[in-house]
Amino acid sequence: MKRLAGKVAVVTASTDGIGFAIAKRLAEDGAAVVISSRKQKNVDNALAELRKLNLNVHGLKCHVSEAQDRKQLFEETISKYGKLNILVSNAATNPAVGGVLECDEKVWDKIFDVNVKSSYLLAKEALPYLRREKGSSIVFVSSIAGYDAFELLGAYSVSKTALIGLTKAAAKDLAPEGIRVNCLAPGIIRTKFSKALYENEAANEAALSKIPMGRLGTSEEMAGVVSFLVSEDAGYITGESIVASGGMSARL
Ligand SMILES: NC(=O)c1ccc[n+]([C@@H]2O[C@H](COP(=O)([O-])OP(=O)(O)OC[C@H]3O[C@@H](n4cnc5c(N)ncnc54)[C@H](O)[C@@H]3O)[C@@H](O)[C@H]2O)c1
Repeated sequence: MKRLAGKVAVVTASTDGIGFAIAKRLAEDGAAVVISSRKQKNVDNALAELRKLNLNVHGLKCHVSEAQDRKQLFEETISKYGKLNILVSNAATNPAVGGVLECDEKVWDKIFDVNVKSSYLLAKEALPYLRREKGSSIVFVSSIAGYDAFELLGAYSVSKTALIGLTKAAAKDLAPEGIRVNCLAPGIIRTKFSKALYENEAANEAALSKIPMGRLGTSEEMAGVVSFLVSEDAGYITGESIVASGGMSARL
């Protein structure tokens, strides 16, 4: 039997990149998966691709900062699949580059709204459903930059540090109820998000020089970690952030 058979998962920002790979992997591992992103067209394309593989998926538009979109995300999950066992909060934004104290206040607010506040709200709003099921779990997607801020991603890095804290705090609160909360902290993964870090030779060389394994990570490798974290194989793991960075060092 597949290890996530009978489970229902919601993955945000899951029509591309790491989120798409997570949705695909959880579905391949037997879960019914609800995908979402800000644009209906992207949802439709991703659904078509996943359904071609005979995966059990549903999808809708969800801008994670919009209360009505989040409400609909969970209501549609319940009306389609009857329950929710797994939440993966993956959406993130980084509208500007620069050092943390150079960050414009509006940009700071946007980064914290999408990356941190929406993750907290998604978890809070998923809880009534997660509480109904045995062995439910939440995964937040942080970053290696949350451990050691990337100079040009100052505010973004701090938002990712906050997610490591959110993971620890929520895990403690929910442990007595048997709901696990963990975090994935990817290193540099080849997606649209990290394009600036590898699209030209100099940037690529600079990035690779920081990675002991000498290559960027793949979205599929990130998805494998998440699939483990939400499975019963990780049944005694909560409050942890798993760094998957090809050996880049991570210390808080
Ligand atoms: N690629 C990397 O090197 C890397 C490294 C560390 C962490 N991460 C994290 O991994 C996650 C996925 O990133 P990715 O690399 O796949 O890049 P990505 O750009 O494909 O993923 C980010 C997604 O979030 C979506 N998004 C942004 N604002 C949103 C909103 N308000 N509502 C809903 N969706 C929204 C974007 O449309 C995009 O699809 C992010 O949390 C990112 O911070 C990525």
